[in-house]
Amino acid sequence: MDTLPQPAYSRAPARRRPQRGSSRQSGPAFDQLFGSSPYFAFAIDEAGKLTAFNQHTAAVLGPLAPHTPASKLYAAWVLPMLQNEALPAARMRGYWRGEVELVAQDGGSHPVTQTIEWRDHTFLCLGYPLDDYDVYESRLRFKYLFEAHPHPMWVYDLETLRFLVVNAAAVAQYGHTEAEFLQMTIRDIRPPEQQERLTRNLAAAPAKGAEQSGIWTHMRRDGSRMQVDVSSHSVTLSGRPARLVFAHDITEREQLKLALQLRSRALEASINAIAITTHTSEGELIEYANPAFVRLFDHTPKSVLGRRLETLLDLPPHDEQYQALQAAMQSHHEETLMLRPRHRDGALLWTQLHVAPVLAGDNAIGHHVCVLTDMTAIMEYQEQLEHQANHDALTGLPNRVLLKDRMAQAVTFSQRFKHSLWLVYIDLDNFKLINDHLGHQLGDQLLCAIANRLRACANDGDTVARLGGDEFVLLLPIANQRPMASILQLVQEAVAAPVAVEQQVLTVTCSIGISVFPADGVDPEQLLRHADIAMYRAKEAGRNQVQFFEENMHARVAERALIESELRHALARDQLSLVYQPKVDLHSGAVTGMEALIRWQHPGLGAVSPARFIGVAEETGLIVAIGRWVLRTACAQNKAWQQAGLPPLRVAVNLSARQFRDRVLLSEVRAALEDSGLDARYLELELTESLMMHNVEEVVTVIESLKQLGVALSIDDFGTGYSSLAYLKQFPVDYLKIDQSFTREMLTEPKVAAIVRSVIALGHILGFKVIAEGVETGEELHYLRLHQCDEMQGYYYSRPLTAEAFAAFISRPAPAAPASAGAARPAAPAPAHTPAPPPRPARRHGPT
Ligand SMILES: Nc1nc2c(ncn2[C@@H]2O[C@H](COP(=O)(O)OP(=O)(O)OP(=O)(O)O)[C@@H](O)[C@H]2O)c(=O)[nH]1
Repeated sequence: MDTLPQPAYSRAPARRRPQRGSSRQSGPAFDQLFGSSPYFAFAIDEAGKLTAFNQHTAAVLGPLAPHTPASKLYAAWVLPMLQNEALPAARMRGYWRGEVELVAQDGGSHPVTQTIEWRDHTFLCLGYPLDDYDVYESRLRFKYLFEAHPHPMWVYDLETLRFLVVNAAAVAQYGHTEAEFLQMTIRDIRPPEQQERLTRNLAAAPAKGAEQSGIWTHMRRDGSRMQVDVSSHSVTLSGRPARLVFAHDITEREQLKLALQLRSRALEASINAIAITTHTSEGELIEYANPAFVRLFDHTPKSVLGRRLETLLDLPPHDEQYQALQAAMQSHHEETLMLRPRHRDGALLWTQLHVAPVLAGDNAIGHHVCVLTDMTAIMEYQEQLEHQANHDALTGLPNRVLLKDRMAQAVTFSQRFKHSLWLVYIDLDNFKLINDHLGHQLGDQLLCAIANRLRACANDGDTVARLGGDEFVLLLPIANQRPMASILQLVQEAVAAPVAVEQQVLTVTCSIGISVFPADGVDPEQLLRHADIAMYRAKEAGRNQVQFFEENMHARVAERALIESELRHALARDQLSLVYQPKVDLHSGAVTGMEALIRWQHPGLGAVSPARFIGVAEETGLIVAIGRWVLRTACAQNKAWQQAGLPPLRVAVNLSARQFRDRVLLSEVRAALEDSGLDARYLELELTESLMMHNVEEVVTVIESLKQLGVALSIDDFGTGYSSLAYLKQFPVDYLKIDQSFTREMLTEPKVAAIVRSVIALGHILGFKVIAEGVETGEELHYLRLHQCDEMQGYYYSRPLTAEAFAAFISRPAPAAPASAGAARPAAPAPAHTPAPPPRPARRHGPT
């Protein structure tokens, strides 16, 4: 029994007869029943405050005030029992009975048998004093209670701090045996950092009986630590001042608290909008919203709480999304949906809503955790990417990808409803010139202006696309069209109308090719290819035209493909050769030089005219290798003639635009001269007028470098391009060459004659010699000589000759100069060999 804590009973007033009198703070019923009872009677409310007490209670324990905490009436050891056992049992079952120790304010102890009844939200407590046997029994019960208490309890000596008694729970939780405990002081279960606090706490130990509590860190025998909620109360044990301690291990609770705090922090810090809603019959009421949720809609925390989620998201009722949200909220499973809620400023957002139901005990949905991820930026970026993938960046028109898609749809539709479908392929004419002359930026502006106009020509359901470069396509389902002719006219006018960009007014025409579904093709690829072929035909036919696809166009395409594939082998198979056409001084009649012209003799195709293959060579880039061969062959031939004793003459070689822009041109010309041993002054390079007018500064640099080599230069086809006088005077060239189209018409067209005269005069003013090509009659020769043209070239004098024929031709004695107007021809010997005259092709420049 010694080891039992000994409540400091003061039995003196125990059997004192209670005085009669009415209780304070009691209702009439309480007074009536207990007012004069000789036992302790008092009532406690749910908050643990005294609401009524009878006279006996006041006389023995008092003086008491209303609302005194009920805990003041009890000894410390009783309180946990009351808290954990007595009151909950009374509340649940309506009644509890047990022995407790009441404490008077003078410190006197009053063990009683107490009953507690739960009535009308009040604990009604009645206490009957114990006799000695009762006290003994009570001690036994206390011992039992102490020992069997699930939480650690001990009593320590206030002076020595030694443990005087410990219960089984303390032994179990701290790991020390009971014997070990009794050798230890309470300092031994404190970690070093809490010793000072313990000292302070002991110094401030309250007066006898008063309770102390706090959260402490205790150490177990193995050194591990635990958080304990300690409450202690002064007691007297075996006559010595001691403290009864309850230590409630709250490590887990603290860890839980910490985990909760962490989770709460995670919620607060999450960049995803999270809301917890209460599931009610009136909708999902927002019970919690994290800062990201509030930010997402730009609300204030207060304005969000208690609102219906459906209202806050501002989804249109009866809308699909609204229905989907409702369904998700009724589901017992997690659901994810894409919603378009509205921001407070009215903007529509893209959000992904993940809803997780929280089930209550009865398996009914109690709450929802709603996580909203703002997808607006991602979706907008995706839309932007999709737009970029399907639209042309410059004009914003659908691009080839989207056009193909639309064509596929249109073909399917037209097939089903037996409609036709027009594909109008538009390519601007000579757009390269605009880029080259005025710059890419202006070219871009022109493309945009034309794109807008084409857009304006289209009806709903039509597609206007840009394929790239200066190529546009109109896809016209016939069902929604006006007469086709009027549309085509509209398109041509739209393109050709002047466009003002940066204080310049530009005009451009276009070539149009058309294919029609189903006549010209049944799939998008075929229709597009056929419209392209028709457009190409329109270009060939002189541009600014409309061409419908025709079956025979295929033949032209096939021929082009054949020429291309055969041309690739022509050099290696030695099928190319040069012929030479003499140039004659119009005054002396002397041969001044010759133009090297290319010929292709194919074993299957026969003689292929330059008109058939030079364009292909230019487009495929084969012209570079062919041009190099022409240059080297002409130089070598000229040198061979000179070595054979023929009078030295200048051989003229045509340079294509592609060759001219080739960075290796200079070194190739130098190599051709060095390898052949030809003196540079016996080589002349012919450049086209249009080639020279692009990137003039670069052209001047190249021409100057060529001049430094010592070669002569001439501007070919003069009058057919767009010469600028300002530029012309910068070019250090030797000849202007009047195009044969002018020579041919100068005697019949007074305007052409005027041009010819002007070119001659202009050339002379600028210090150039002027040579006319394509001279076929004596009248032409006479006219040219009359107007001081310097040289001529043409059938009248000689057709192009093979190398051998040319050598023979030139070896003959020199003719006398043609003397008079109308002279039949210069007195030159007739060529020994005159090859068949070539067809007169539309001139394409290259080494022809
Ligand atoms: N300004 C600009 N030019 C472009 C763009 N894309 C391509 N081009 C140019 O457009 C020109 C298209 O030339 P082509 O159609 O081959 O030739 P063209 O000069 O129009 O001659 P034809 O079509 O034969 O009448 C080339 O010079 C390209 O460099 C662009 O986005 N902006």
